[in-house]
Amino acid sequence: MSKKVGKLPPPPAAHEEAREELFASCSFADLGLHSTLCAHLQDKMSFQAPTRIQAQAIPVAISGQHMLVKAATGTGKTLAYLAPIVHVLQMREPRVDRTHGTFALVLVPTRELCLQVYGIAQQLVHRFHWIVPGYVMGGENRAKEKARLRKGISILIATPGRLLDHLQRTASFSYSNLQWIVFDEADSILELGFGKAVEDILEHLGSRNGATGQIKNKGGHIRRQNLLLSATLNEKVNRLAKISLKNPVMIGLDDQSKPSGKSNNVGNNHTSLLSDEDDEILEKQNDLMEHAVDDFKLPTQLVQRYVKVSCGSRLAVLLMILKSLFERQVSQKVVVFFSTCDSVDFHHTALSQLEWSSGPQRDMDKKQKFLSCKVFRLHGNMEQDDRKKSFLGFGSEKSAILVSTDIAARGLDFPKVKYIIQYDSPGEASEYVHRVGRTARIGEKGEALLFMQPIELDYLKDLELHGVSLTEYPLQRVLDSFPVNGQKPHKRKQISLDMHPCIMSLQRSLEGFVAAEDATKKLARDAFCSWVRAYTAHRGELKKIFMVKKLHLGHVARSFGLKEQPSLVGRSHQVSLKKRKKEQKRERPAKRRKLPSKK
Ligand SMILES: Nc1ncnc2c1ncn2[C@@H]1O[C@H](COP(=O)(O)OP(=O)(O)OP(=O)(O)O)[C@@H](O)[C@H]1O
Repeated sequence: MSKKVGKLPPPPAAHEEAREELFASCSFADLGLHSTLCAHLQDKMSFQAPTRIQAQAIPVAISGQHMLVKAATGTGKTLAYLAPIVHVLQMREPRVDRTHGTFALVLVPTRELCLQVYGIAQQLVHRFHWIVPGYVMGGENRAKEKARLRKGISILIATPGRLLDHLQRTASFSYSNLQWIVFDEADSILELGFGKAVEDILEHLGSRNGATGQIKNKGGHIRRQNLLLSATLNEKVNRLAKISLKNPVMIGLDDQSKPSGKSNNVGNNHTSLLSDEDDEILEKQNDLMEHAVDDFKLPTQLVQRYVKVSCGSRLAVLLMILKSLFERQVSQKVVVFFSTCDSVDFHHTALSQLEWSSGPQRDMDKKQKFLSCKVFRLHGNMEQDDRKKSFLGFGSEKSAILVSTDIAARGLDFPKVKYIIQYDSPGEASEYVHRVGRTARIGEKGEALLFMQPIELDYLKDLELHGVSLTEYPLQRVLDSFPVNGQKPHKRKQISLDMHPCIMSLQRSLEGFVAAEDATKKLARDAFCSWVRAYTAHRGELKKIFMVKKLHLGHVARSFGLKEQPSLVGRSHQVSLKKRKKEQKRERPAKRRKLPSKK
């Protein structure tokens, strides 16, 4: 007689498995953190247990050793360095006081990340009111920052350009007690051209080469501790590590590295960050980092797909996919990445203002917004106040779209983002990793979709080389489910994407929308020009995949709702180019400096 078998329990959901993998089986107290801080983490911040990376990094950071950490996005790296800093500072005798100046310096690549890390620092010092966090960053009022620095900031979060500015010009900025320098998103700081600024900062702070690890101040010697963290590392970080870390503990760089003190001497020659000088020690470290540079760890529960779209239909397809996402789930948070600021501006307008009628043609006067959710935008050419509003606004919404440049790709922790769309390809595989890392954080579910033109599909092979593999998105099915001109969807024959009734109808609406207002037309033209420029700017091997000469510029124009291809050499284009250069000069003095000659 066959035995009746009870229903098998369902397999654990991917994100539950991911959570198990993410968290350590110890408590914060086991890591040596002060009981008041542990209670605060648990009761006020709802952090029940440390993540594995925190469990590895916190004891090392408390022990005073230099540290290099590589861990997947959304695994809690911020707490991994801030908690030990707060822990050590609250124990300090005599008690930390504003007049003591800055003890910890956290360098971050973007203003938004600066605000975010500052927010977390504020929460962590809640029970230790004598520890004062603060920030300085581009776009803020220098005089007010000077006043705050004069009063004293114990934990200072900063973007490199503005920090260097204060080091050079704010005499009352006291850092003689400086104990920690943290590079959060270390590779990005260098990629953004802050390499020279970072060297100058280390020079000012007397912290090049990890020096002796001892800095003399009035009260005696202070042990300096430098910490470098990112989800991706590159050769430049290797060099930064070489000049700023002494015997660092490597965490997450290879599976054998343990926090118990396996350390790798990184050397202490006075060497330029950008020099090619090699030595035995650097070679050893290179060996260790080679694996770390090439292979990226992504959250295991993240669903990654690509959608193959011909150039001219890209925008119509984007709109369709967004609509289907919000229909599938009313409460959605989506980030869409674009390659340029102008492109963000244009798409922000199109996504938030495009109207259409899903009824029969004669009902065109009963138009509604195509997407009814809020749309925020974020890029580096926005006024600082608008930038802040977007960052905070999108963070606090339950359901919204954020259209952004790569400025949102690094470190930003918007709650409940479920979907990432890379409308323009990210270029370097490391940028892919950071963009998709805005979802599926701390074990949550998340999906990512990469737009690819048929001519660009080799990019998928490039990603595979870094251990990233994507499956295809069922676009035809999504399009076939849409009613067009009030007609219910029915099984349609397989036709080319550009000829799909749904795409054709939406493309007509888009072209009408762009043509209706001169201002919109200008936005579309500027976006087109900047997009083509960005396409030509791909570097190295990627130039062979993203070849501008393979593009049909008429089709590119179509993807901006333009019926005709605008000139790429127009006056307005030249003016905006000049304006942008001027702004960049003001913002990033480091980038225009001449690099030191290679030895
Ligand atoms: N131990 C913990 N338990 C629960 N949540 C946590 C814990 N530690 C951090 N978090 C939360 O996890 C999220 C991600 O943290 P964080 O931004 O520090 O990640 P990250 O590793 O720095 O990511 P990225 O590489 O993208 O910068 C945040 O919302 C944070 O509040």
